[in-house]
Amino acid sequence: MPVDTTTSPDKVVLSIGTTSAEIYYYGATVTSWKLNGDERLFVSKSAVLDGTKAIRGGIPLVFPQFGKSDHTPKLPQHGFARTTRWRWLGVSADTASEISVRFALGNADVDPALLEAWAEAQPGKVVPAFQATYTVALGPTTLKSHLAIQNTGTAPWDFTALLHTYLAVGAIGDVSVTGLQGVRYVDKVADGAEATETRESITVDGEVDRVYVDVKTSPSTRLAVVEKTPGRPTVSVHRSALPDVVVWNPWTEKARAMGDFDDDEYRTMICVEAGHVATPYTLPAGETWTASQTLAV
Ligand SMILES: O=P(O)(O)OC[C@H]1O[C@H](O)[C@H](O)[C@@H](O)[C@@H]1O
Repeated sequence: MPVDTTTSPDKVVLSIGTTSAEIYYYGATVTSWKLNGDERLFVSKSAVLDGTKAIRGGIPLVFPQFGKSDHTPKLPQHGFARTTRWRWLGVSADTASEISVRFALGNADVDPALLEAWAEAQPGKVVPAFQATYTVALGPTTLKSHLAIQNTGTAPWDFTALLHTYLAVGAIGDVSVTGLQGVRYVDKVADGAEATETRESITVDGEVDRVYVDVKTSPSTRLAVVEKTPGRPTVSVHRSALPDVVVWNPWTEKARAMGDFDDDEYRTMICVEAGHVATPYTLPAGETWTASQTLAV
């Protein structure tokens, strides 16, 4: 299969046969995954792509903090990884069935004020020393995101991380998410109330913002976005070391409130976000945490 990588000042484009992906250096955000010309990721028509704001769509990388925290009031929502330009490390594998590329982010790449803000939540308020490597691998029907975060310092530190995947859908009313039945969740729309998911297939008919905690799946309960619309294949989400899953659709009111999201776009997207967010991960000095997600059609 013909394999290709093209770089430009803003992004890298990968292709393998009729499948392609595009990744911005800003945030190392994957902004496109096309199979036979069909776009599977959602990016808002109003997304800001000039590196002044997190990209509204694709797969923004959330690190070192999911959401907002009272401990780190100066650290922006979802941390700094999605709003910092990553270093391009080049192509790491290039075979007939897979092409992968790598990006890096370390302390020297990040605004010192943001590192100081992160330090507020750490023991002794010490700035964590870290090195992150992000690998994106494209196969004929798969897109893999692999994140490795190393503690390069001498003391342990905490973080949360998440792959904020926006999937494109034909019509939200025809969509269901499977693989979450029986899982406890925190309902952010209901002031953080906790409940257990009873449905085998989750449908969306209003604002949804739930953190499903410690989601265990098996081949018979796979995490997937299933569409009734003819011709739209199921997208499965396979995870490693990302126990929690956030399901988000802003619906009408929140859509109107976002400047970089069109009023009616809630109809054509759903976020299914794999992360380690329900509890922080403590990374001992010198150690590396690795996690990955594979989207498969
Ligand atoms: O607007 P953003 O900072 O990109 O966040 C978008 C959304 O991300 C996650 O899905 C959160 O659970 C939501 O509460 C949040 O609204």
